[in-house]
Amino acid sequence: MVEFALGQRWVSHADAQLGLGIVVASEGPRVTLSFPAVGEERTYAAGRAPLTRLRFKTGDRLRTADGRELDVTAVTEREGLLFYRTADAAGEAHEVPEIELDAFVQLTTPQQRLRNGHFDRHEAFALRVATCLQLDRLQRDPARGLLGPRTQLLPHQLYIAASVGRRHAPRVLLADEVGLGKTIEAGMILHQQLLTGRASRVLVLVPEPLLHQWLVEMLRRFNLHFALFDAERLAAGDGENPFETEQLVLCAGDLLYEDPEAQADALAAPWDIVVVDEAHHLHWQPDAPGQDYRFVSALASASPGLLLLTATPEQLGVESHFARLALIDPARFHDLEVFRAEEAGYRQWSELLEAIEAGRRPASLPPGLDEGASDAVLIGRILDRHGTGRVLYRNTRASVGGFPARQLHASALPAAGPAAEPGALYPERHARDDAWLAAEPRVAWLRDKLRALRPQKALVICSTARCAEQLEHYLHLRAGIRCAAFHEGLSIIERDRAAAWFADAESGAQALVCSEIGSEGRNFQFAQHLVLFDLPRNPDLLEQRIGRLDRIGQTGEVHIHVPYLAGTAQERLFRWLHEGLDIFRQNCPAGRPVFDAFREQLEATLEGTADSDRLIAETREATAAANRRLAEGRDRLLERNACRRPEAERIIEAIRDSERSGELQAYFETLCDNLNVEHEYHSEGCLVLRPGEHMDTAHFPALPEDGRTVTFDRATALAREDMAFLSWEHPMVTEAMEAILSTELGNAALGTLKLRGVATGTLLLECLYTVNASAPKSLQLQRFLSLSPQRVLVDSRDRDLSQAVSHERLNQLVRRVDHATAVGIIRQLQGAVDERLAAAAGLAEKHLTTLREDAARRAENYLGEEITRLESLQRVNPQVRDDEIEHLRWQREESLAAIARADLHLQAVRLVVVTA
Ligand SMILES: Nc1ncnc2c1ncn2[C@@H]1O[C@H](COP(=O)(O)OP(=O)(O)OP(=O)(O)O)[C@@H](O)[C@H]1O
Repeated sequence: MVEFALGQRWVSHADAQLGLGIVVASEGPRVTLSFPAVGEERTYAAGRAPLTRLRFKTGDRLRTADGRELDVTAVTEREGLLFYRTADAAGEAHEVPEIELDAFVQLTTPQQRLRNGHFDRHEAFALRVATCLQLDRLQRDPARGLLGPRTQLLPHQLYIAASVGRRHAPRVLLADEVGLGKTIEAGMILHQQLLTGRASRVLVLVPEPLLHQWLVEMLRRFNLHFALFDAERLAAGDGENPFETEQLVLCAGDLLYEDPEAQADALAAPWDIVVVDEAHHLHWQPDAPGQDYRFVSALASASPGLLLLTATPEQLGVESHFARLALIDPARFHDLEVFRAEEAGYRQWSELLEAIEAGRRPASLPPGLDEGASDAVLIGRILDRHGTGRVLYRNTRASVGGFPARQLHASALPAAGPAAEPGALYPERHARDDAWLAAEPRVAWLRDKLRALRPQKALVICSTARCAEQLEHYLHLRAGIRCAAFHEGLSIIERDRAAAWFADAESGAQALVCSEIGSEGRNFQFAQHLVLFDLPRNPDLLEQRIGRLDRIGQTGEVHIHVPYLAGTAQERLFRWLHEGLDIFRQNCPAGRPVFDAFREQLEATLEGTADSDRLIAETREATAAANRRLAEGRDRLLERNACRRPEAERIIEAIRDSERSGELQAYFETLCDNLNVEHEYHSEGCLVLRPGEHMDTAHFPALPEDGRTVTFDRATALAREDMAFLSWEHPMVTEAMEAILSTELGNAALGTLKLRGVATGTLLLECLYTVNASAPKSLQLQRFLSLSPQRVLVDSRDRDLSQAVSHERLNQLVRRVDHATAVGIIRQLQGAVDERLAAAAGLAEKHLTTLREDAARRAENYLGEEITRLESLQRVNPQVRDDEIEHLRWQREESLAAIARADLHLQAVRLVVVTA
């Protein structure tokens, strides 16, 4: 018979919400408790009360009603009441009678919950164990950070993402050719840095027309919710720095470049990574940097990470290319002349590389290269130590391969009227109104071309907003062609709406008429026809225009239509670009330097004062020579460095392995079952999820009220944007996993089993420990010391049965018992259970020592190796920054200290009693 005494503290195992009760009356067969936490009194039949006495043990931490947290050092009992000897944080002793305990007691540790009869179902226990094991596996997965993005697995992107995304404070120039996925690469790097805790605050600056596209790409491909900062948002600070109110900010660069106050705010907020898209726009002249450049430069020095994106790093010449590299690493790129000299030496490195690859290793190597190193190591080092290797990544169409062909359709039109003026490249620019449209042969040609192409979509690009506006009016109103305009005269919302209408496959516009702003960054690869209503002189701009269609995701041939007026400057420019540079049918890496070299001659030819054929012949020769030089030197080295195929293939295989195993779906369904999320089969690899009636949103924060269809299959996710792509890195999965471990769900269970040959009454105690090492997230301690779950199974005689009976086997054998019986069992066996817990902890402790030693060795090896590598690199390649090496040393020290402090954390406990 249970004895109750006034002042004792009991908890209700039937209703944990009541908190800690106090016995206020005990008369005969009835006992009354007051529950101060909820302001209620309850009376029970003393023999059947669903109550458990709260007894803290030495080593537990208790909380008093006046809010003190104290560690129990001894427990005594006097006249039926418990008195705790405790110590506070300063080590001072206090005696606490149980009456002083806080009523809002949270029994959350597995020991407390087991002792007090707060049991979970065995399924929840198994889920907790599975969650620990999976988290541990994921922390060590070679594809960590790369599983989540909803992208095709393209080697050149994954290689960059893996090598840059794992760096501390990455600072790089992503300079892939137009349309190869720089935005995606930046997203992958950010995703990885954020997921692994290396970064948490990011500022992205993009040209205004690309804001929305960035916002959508970050969300749908990476589940990254950026806050969009427009003029209104910047103004609505209420005295607070708006940049400090969000972690991930996306902002139009121009908005900041023109606003000193906003610049000051942006600079005052701390960033881990700053991203600048279309970075070639930043103005720079030797000794006269533009204000945009100066601002980005200030941001770049304040932020540890920096990603600059540009498809045409040399669009404005080698000086401004150098200026962008200087933003990334000012210590390394401080002298333009030295940089020029280095560029001249690229070819020599490239030749050496090829010779080694072909088995023709020279007898002596340039200084700094180790004669004893194997060919593979040597090749790696040359690439690594070469000029811009670590800071500049450039993939080209040629290196990536698999792009569809381009077809050029040039139309020479008879010139007539004012347009016929031989020097007029853009005659419409001089028109006062739109009367020119009726007389201009290219307009009539465009109308007929679009009609002939119908229903195929066509992107029309011309250089000015006025021309785009007038053409669209004409085509729409006078020629009855479904088209929309896209130019700087429209608001950003109007532009996005126009682009979306054009993208609509079924009832969308047939044509989109863009000014030059439509030629940058935008995704129009669903169309196969590009009409160049006029042509720019600058080959890089032309490459940008063609890149709208000729980009990743283009499935058909790209048709480029060019109308020009015969016998005018238009024809001469077309011929120069086509016959001289051959830029329509394929990318022309040498376009920019050749343009620089022939600029004056080209102008004279356009004006009709120089011989066109001669210019073309000279240009062709110079282009071929420059392309060859680049291919043999700079480009070859850069491409090799941008993507090392074998490594990229290994990463892809690791991602595929993880997806093939089907483990995620099985785990996720169990997760849903335990967290009251309804899941229904939708199709192969796809589920429909709905919040169940008793779903705890704290466990499943990312599920909308009206449910969500999800897929575990990458191909389906790429085709079906409406479905969430569930990977181990999707917020729905990561947040639910974190929630499980941060609550008590599944941490205490009790059951029985029958086991032939084992005496009735035998206890089996199954404990799961994880390693707890408190360290800043940015240390990435999991690389060396993961959760390392340790399962220990002991019997009544403290024998270690961990190997003899597996967790899975126990799950199959164990039977649930009703709650009242379970409470009865634990009351009876409390002392024995405490002893078994101590024995299990002793066994786990032995493993901990080994784990700590292994982790310390791993940290020492890995970080030591990194430090040595960077130190030796720095001797031959000054681009390796001092602070990178310093940071690694700090990491090593802190990691070793945190590993030494690591201790065990009991995650879950299950008591199993053998019955007859
Ligand atoms: N791995 C991928 N999986 C699926 N789509 C991709 C992938 N990589 C790129 N894309 C798509 O290809 C297009 C080009 O990618 P992105 O915009 O990142 O290229 P970019 O190099 O930044 O282009 P630009 O030079 O025009 O700025 C986009 O539509 C993008 O969504």
